[in-house]
Amino acid sequence: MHSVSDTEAIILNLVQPLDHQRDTEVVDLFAAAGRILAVPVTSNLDFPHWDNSAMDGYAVRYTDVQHCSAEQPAVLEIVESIPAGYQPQSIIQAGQAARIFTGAVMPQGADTVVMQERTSQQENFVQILAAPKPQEFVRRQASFYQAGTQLLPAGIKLNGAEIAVLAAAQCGRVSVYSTPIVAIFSTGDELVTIDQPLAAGQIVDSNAYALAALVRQSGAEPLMLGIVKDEPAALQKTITEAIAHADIVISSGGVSVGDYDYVEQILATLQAQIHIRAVAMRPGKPLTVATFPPTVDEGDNNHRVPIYFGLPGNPAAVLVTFLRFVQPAIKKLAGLAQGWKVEFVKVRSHQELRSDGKRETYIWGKLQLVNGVYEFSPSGGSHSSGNLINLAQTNALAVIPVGKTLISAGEEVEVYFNRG
Ligand SMILES: Nc1nc2c(c(=O)[nH]1)N[C@H]1C(S)=C(S)[C@@H](COP(=O)(O)OP(=O)(O)OC[C@H]3O[C@@H](n4cnc5c(N)ncnc54)[C@H](O)[C@@H]3O)O[C@H]1N2
Ligand code: MOO
Ligand SMILES: [Mg+2]
Repeated sequence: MHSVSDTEAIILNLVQPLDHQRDTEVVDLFAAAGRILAVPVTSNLDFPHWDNSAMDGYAVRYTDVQHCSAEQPAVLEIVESIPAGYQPQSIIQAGQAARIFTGAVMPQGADTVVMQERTSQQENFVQILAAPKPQEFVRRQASFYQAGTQLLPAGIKLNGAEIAVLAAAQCGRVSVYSTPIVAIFSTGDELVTIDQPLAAGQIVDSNAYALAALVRQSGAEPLMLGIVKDEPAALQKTITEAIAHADIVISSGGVSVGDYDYVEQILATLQAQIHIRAVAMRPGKPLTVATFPPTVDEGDNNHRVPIYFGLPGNPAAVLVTFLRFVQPAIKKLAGLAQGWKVEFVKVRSHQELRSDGKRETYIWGKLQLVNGVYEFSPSGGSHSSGNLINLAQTNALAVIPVGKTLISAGEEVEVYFNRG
């Protein structure tokens, strides 16, 4: 049985990221949210593009106004008014100023902006009522970014801020990594689709829905392969189909020691290399991770060899093993340059938390702000890994390490905060 941290290391080591040349596509910037940038971006524009005003006020020469005050204002002649979007026409001389507005180009000769609240205008003269600091309220050309240097590196996720930067740099189309395909299927004779009446002993295949949602949230595209009966031939057919089409394959159920748990047997038949059979964690112990020998396939020489995750069937085990192991694998595969690993934060536990101390134990619950301090509260109700009801409305998993049986109320606990 592997430890959780060894399992994470083995899995991340198996993942080959998408290729930055072959596995990419060009998308319109409006469609780029959540995608991973495949090439570094450089701009030939400075930011700001030119010196400009940060305030509505007056562009002045600092030397003209450095000693002024309300009692002894500097009086300057206004030679021009410069709205945003216009090129100034004059050069400001000693004793002169230009009316200027936020974002407008600074006129030559002026080096400082005085905000209009510190001035008083009479016709085409302005009184400066307080001495500014040198260069105050001027946004200098290239002070935010210098043309020709790297604007954004490859391997970052494009969210609102990054997309705004690309828009400002006139990158209307960007090269991003292709979306990884994750095949999902469920195993079990007891499973029915959502629309079927439930006969005795039957339950809805909820894991498929959970996994499709989690895969999407992780930035990949689910490929739904349905429910597979607990029959070796059916399982072999579906696994064969899945590995031909996906970058990652996830099954749920059929990985324990029961008479109808066939996943490992079929993986062996398909000559898979099984890297993980069991993990010292709760829930999630019978997690199975495998890879397949490269096949000489028809024409598609570039097809990558997928990683197979046989998740345990219990709904809580599915959620925990997905978040702990599959999501980091998807992030690395998807081209993210860093930040694949699950990160834990230390918070106060609102209640006592218990474990048998033998396996790393994950307890689902909520991370909440209590008087400005984050606290973890476990879900009420049963923490059986078969209970999916109290997984709803949770946002965090608390971890009790091997060897520890109790975390007391008020004690510190490590928590994975799943912001969603
Ligand atoms: N003798 C032992 N029995 C079990 C062990 C063990 O070590 N020795 N481990 C237990 C643990 S821990 C887990 S977790 C489960 C894992 O079982 P499998 O992965 O083989 O999953 P199944 O037996 O097929 O199903 C388990 C449970 O989950 C329900 N299930 C399965 N698929 C779905 C689905 N798609 N949607 C909703 N629910 C699903 C299924 O009905 C079962 O109740 O094994 C323990 N047993
Ligand atoms: O993996 Mo199981 O869910 O520990 O009961
Ligand atoms: Mg079983």
